[in-house]
Amino acid sequence: MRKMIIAGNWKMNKTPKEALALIEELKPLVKNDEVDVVFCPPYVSLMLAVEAAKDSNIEIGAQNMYFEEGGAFTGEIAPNMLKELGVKYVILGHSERREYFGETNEIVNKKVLKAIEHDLTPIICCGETLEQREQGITVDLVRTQIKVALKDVSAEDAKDTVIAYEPIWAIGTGVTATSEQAEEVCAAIRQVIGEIYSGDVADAIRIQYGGSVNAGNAKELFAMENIDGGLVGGASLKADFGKVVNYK
Ligand SMILES: O=C[C@H](O)COP(=O)(O)O
Repeated sequence: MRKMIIAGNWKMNKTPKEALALIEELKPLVKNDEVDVVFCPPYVSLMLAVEAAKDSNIEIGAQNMYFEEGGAFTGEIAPNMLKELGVKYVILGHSERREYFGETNEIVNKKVLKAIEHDLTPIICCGETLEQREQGITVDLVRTQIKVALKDVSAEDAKDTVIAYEPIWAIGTGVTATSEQAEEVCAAIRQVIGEIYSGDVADAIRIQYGGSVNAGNAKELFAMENIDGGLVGGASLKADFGKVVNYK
């Protein structure tokens, strides 16, 4: 039985003071032993967030990291920096990173390997544009994104990674994929994991859905067989996130 995992991606929102206030507000609302709860604030709030979440069920994740150990990479953050802070998860290959910062599948793969090396759990994002969906290439595209992202990742390590399926047309638009659309692609992702590794790995890996998840649609989406939680943007910035985590 896979444990549900629901993560809030705060994106470029909240100053450190605001982040602290939001964590304090949400702490009592996101209690749920059946769910791994992850908050991913901006880098500058990570240290405060780890401290503030200490006496709670909340784990902290970063929204990105670089694939080098250190050196002349102005503006980047290395995995050991995150690790030392007590960060447990890192979102990699989010569609906004791919679109605005030129991240390719190959770059995502390098980051995934580096995160695993440093014992950070990657949340690997994949998903199609509306145009790609209309062209009927969603499953092919997502299969490629996953195959490349997991290249050279061992079966043991793959079991602990998290995949987030996020159709780009559903991100921040208020248009959610139907539970059937989301389930179809999440099932295809589980199938490709099975082809790369084995049924065991496919059964173990957790696959989230992301894209306009909110308190009103979480229950239906999370009830689907191959959806093991969500990667939540807008709704993770308000009290509603408590309802998403306690979706039942
Ligand atoms: O990482 C989160 C996703 O991009 C979803 O964002 P959203 O819930 O605001 O649509």
